[in-house]
Amino acid sequence: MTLSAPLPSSALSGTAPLLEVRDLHAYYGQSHVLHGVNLHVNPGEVVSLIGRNGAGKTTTLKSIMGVLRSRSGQIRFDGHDLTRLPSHRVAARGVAWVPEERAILGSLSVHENLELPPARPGGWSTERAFEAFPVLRERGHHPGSKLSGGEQQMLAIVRVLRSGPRLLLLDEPSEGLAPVIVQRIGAMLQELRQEGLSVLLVEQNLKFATRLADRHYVFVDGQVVDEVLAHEVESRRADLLRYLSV
Ligand SMILES: Nc1ncnc2c1ncn2[C@@H]1O[C@H](COP(=O)(O)OP(=O)(O)OP(=O)(O)O)[C@@H](O)[C@H]1O
Repeated sequence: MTLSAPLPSSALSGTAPLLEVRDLHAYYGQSHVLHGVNLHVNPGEVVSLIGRNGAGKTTTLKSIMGVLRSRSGQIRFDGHDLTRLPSHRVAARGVAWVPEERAILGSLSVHENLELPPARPGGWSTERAFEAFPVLRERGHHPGSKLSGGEQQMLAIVRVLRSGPRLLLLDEPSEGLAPVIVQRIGAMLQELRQEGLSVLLVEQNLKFATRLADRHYVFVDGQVVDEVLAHEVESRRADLLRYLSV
């Protein structure tokens, strides 16, 4: 293996990363927006991508998921090369994506959203979803489009958990939500982490990201320019705020 970028911390600790992204470049038509992104997620880790609007965080998630196919570099997941796979095959390997726009079926009820298609073996059942978010049980017969933003986010997350993923890609899960809902979603992600799920999270809400994540990658202009560990957040808060300020 040739390594032009610094060795990831996982290589130093001897843990094989679950996800490893090397020298990722991505394009929208002629527009080159990711310029050699390197990052990794270890098994059971929650990792955040932070940075200003337009820095390339969402594009990184889309590239990993195979939704954006115009990309080069290497994306390895659980020892398999995902780089050239379409999104449905990335999903079949155990990666799930909750986009910023919360992909739920607006005309179908909460129940139908949780039952179509049926959960895979090892994935979350409807009952489990209702235990995690009892409000979804109360709203069971309401169409997805009539739910509040927080309820839609909960539904979007539990919908993708029905496939039993090992890595969850979450794009701005706290955006536009009331603090109490943000707290509930954070608590659920903590529970999922304890069960061994890994999470790669794009987040503008620094408070939410720093409460949850083990590590943070800072994006500037389509590149990772810094990595901040959870225990460094306090001492590096001024740097983090500077990276995020406009
Ligand atoms: N569909 C698209 N077509 C063309 N350019 C795009 C498209 N989506 C994003 N871009 C551009 O790619 C760059 C990276 O955008 P991206 O959405 O990945 O940033 P981000 O860090 O997630 O920020 P945000 O929070 O604003 O989504 C930006 O310059 C953006 O304008």
